[in-house]
Amino acid sequence: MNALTGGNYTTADGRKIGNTMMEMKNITLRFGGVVAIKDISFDINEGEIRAIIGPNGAGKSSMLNVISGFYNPQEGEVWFHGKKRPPMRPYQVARQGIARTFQNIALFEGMSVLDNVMTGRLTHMKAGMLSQMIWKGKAEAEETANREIVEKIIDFLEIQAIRKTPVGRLPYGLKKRVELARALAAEPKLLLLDEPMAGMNVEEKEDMSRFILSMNDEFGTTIALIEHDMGVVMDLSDRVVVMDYGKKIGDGTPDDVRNNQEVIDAYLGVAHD
Ligand SMILES: Nc1ncnc2c1ncn2[C@@H]1O[C@H](COP(=O)(O)OP(=O)(O)OP(=O)(O)O)[C@@H](O)[C@H]1O
Repeated sequence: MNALTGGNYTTADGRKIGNTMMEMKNITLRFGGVVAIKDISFDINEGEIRAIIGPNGAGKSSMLNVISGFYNPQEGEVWFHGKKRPPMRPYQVARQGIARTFQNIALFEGMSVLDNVMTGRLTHMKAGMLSQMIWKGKAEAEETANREIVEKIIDFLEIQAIRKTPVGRLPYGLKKRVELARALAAEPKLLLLDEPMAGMNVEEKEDMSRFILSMNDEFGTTIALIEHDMGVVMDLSDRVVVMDYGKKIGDGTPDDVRNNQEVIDAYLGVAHD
């Protein structure tokens, strides 16, 4: 099979794309009278970098919020690893191995980089308060294991030099990287990135692109991202879903969507009927 019909192919740069990991089937999401998502279906393959693009208000964040369990759609089905997912709370979705970053950075500003990244391990921590009191050794062993994973990620994202710095003192680009580190600390199967490059300068965007690609390559993390910078999206993604006014108007490889007239019209602001 190829990129258009499904999974199980090798990309031009030698990465292996597996079977379907997630399927969104006929999703409709309403906020009162506003239909944010209208009957949209698409899938995400294992190991893929999948982008969701579209003009402002197209419904991209709403779609990411459906995947992460923040919103449960009024219609449609979400399938994950071949199973239909019942309506879930975000923490339950996180336990299934889906992590995310936010459009507006959501970190603990007064805490150090290290402590912020450690919070990414919370979904993996088994020892509760009571067992920590009774089984101190077990809790300590768990803490050590979590620290090892966190240190590996701090190395990987090249933020060792700022590990003790309170996040509030960091420039914007580095805060975004810390947020990425925290999401990665959860060792997600699927990582959702909401505008990872928003507000960044060219150099910061290049760094972020490099980290996204190597995360996907080295850890095998499947990635779904929303991004406004077209150049970045087209360079990074295996496949792209294009939304406009809550509808899907394109879906395919970057070349497919680049040459899709409806997509071109939406971005050039051609009037809708
Ligand atoms: N919580 C909400 N309550 C009411 N309406 C909402 C809510 N969230 C989103 N909407 C509406 O749903 C539509 C889609 O919004 P959404 O934020 O998903 O679009 P987007 O493509 O992510 O936009 P942007 O690129 O500007 O972030 C918009 O009309 C928006 O006003």
